[in-house]
Amino acid sequence: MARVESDSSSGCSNVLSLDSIRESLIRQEDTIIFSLIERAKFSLNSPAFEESRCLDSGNSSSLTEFFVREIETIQAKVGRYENPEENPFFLKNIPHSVFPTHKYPPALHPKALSVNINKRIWDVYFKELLPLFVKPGDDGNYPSTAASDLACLQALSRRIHYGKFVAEVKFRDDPQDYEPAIRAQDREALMKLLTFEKVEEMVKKRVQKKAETFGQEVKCITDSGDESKKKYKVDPLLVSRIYGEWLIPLTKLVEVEYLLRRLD
Ligand SMILES: C=C(O[C@@H]1C=C(C(=O)O)C=C[C@H]1O)C(=O)O
Repeated sequence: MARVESDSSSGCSNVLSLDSIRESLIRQEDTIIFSLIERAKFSLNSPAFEESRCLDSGNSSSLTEFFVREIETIQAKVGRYENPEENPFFLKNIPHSVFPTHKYPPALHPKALSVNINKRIWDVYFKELLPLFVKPGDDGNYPSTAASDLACLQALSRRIHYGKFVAEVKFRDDPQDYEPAIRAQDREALMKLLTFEKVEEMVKKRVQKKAETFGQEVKCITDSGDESKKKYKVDPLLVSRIYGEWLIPLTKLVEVEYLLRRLD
């Protein structure tokens, strides 16, 4: 997490800077790309997330949904959701941790920190993203597939909800610019204020390069072969597109949703 410093006078804390938050987003790119590479080992395996085959008659979840619900409950019991970076997909009433928890310094505005767009992320991931980067088909390996899906979903959700921290820092850096748009609840003006196109272009280029590096076939003998024939575990251009068309827009959506509540 980006380092947070306490400011005892306001009872809140100062998230250090946009730079430290961007650094965290850069590190999260590695996690996201590796999780996509891991998921690409398996076929689409759509019955795991589309069909309810639960043998417990009172439960109509898909295998993947059941798995995520159960794991989230266990993770809550060891304090995962005490961390303001983590947002559950299903838990409405988060079970208390059964262990002493770390006290994270309050970095976000209390009335805005509950922004959670995981339902949207779930739909986007299974309906739009997954079919783009995994091979079609069904190899029956649903438990491993569900575990890989959870790793992707949590990495994507963390990145997208990091928009709350980004928005908080941007607001604190320029309250005089943001306050009128927040009072007017003007989404468009907020979107304009928080957008940095140059940064977005850099992010897209960097993740393409990372996907080339992390997903290349590594050989012991270097062939002087044709670059255009290089094979990657996940298409680097697709990773860049996933960022440009989904991850960045959803992060900005979280930023806007957070800011709309920032003066409540
Ligand atoms: C996250 C930020 O806010 C916006 C979203 C970006 C992203 O999701 O990568 C990049 C630039 C901004 O348009 C940021 O400024 O770093």
